[in-house]
Amino acid sequence: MITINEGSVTIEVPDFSKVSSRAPVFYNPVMEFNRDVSVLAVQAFQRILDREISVADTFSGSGIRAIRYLVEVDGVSEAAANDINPLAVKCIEHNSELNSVSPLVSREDAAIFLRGNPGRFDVIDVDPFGTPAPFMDSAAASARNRSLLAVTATDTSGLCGTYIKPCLRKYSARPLKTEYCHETGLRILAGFTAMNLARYSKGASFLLSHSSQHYMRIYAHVRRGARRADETLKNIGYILHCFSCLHHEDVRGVPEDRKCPLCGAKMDAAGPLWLGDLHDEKFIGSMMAEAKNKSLNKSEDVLKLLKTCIGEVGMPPGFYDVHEICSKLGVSAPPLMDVMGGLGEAGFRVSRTHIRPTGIKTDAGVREIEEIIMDLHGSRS
Ligand SMILES: C[S@@+](CC[C@H](N)C(=O)[O-])C[C@H]1O[C@@H](n2cnc3c(N)ncnc32)[C@H](O)[C@@H]1O
Ligand SMILES: [Zn+2]
Repeated sequence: MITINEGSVTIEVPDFSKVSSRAPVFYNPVMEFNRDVSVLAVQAFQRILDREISVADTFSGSGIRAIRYLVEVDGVSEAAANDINPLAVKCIEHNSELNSVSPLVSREDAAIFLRGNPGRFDVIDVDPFGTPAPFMDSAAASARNRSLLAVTATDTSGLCGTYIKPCLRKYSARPLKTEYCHETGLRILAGFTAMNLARYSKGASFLLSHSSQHYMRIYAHVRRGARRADETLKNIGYILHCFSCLHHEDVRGVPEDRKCPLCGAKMDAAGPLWLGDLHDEKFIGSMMAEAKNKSLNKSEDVLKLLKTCIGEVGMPPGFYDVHEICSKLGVSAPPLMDVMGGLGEAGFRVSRTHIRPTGIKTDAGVREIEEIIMDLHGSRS
C-alpha cells in the first residue's frame, strides 16, 4: 500500500508502478491540484446555499474526493462515493475508516447511480477516465435545482482539435486547432453540458472553468426552468477563425459560410460551444477567501489560477498569442506587459488568460494588436 497525504486527509491505495487506468485502484497525484480547486468550489457553493449539503462523488476511485469533501468542507453532511470497480469500493471503505467518515458507498455504473438518485444531491462531481460525454445525460437528468455540477474531461486531444472525429462523436461539436484551442475545448465542454441540461428544462451558468495540465474542468450552477434553459441556450454559438491573418470572431446561432472581413480568406468554424462567461467573479472571490481557512498543498498555484480567471470575466471568447502574431510579422516579441499597456492606453479592454502565458484577451482586433507591436518596435529602435 502507498500512503498519501492530501489536504487534511490521509489515504492508502494499492501499490502502482505508474498512473494508469489499469492500476488496481486509480489514484493520480497530479490531480491533487484539481481536487484542491474542487474543495474550494464546493465550500464556496455551500456558502451560497447556506445550509447542510449533500455531495455525490460518482467516479470515486480511492474515495479521495468524497472523503476530502466530508473532512475539509464545512456544512457537508452527506457524501456518496460510487465506483464500478469492486477493488475501488473496498479501498473507499478502508479510507473512510482511516479518516473516521462514513460516505454512502456504492458500486454501480455512474449513469445508473445518477438515474437512481434524481434530485438528491446539491453537488454532483463527474470525474471519469477520458470523456464525461456518455454520462452527461444522466448527470443532467439527476441535477437538482440550485445545484453544482462539476465535470472533468481528460480527452483533450479531441476537445482541442488534434483529432476532430472523436470530438464530433462525443460532443457533436467541431473543434479547431488554433492557438486558443484549449479555450475552445473548454467552451465545447461547457456548451455540451448546457445543452444536456436544457433537454431537461434546466439552465446553467458557469462559476469556474479551467484547462490545466492534461484536463479540463467546469463548474456549472444548475437552475430549473424552461425559460432559464432557453436563456442559457442563447449563449451557444460558434467561433470563426481565419488561419491566414489570425482574425477571429464569434457568432450566436448557426454560422453561414463566411469570408474573413480583414483578409478575405475563408474562415473555419468551431462549435457549437459556449460563448458566455466561463467564470463568476463573486464565486471565485469567495473561493479565494476560503483558501485562507484550508490547508491545501497546492494553495499558491490554485490562487494564481483563480486570480487569472477573475481577470478573464467579461472578456470576449478566444485570445491572441502575441508570439504567434510577432512571428507572422517577422519581428521579435516585445514584453507582454508592454503590449497590454499599449492596448489599455488605446482604450481597449485587455487581460491575460490562464491558458497560455503568451496569450492576451482583448476586444481589440488582430490589426490593432499588430499596430501596437510595430509601434513598440519603432519606439525601441
Ligand atoms: C479518473 S478515476 C477517478 C479518480 C477520482 N475521482 C480521484 O479524484 O482520484 C475514474 C474512476 O471511474 C471508475 N469507473 C470507470 N467506469 C465507470 C462507470 N461506468 N461508472 C462508475 N465508475 C466507473 C474507475 O474504476 C475509476 O476509479
Ligand atoms: Zn483573415
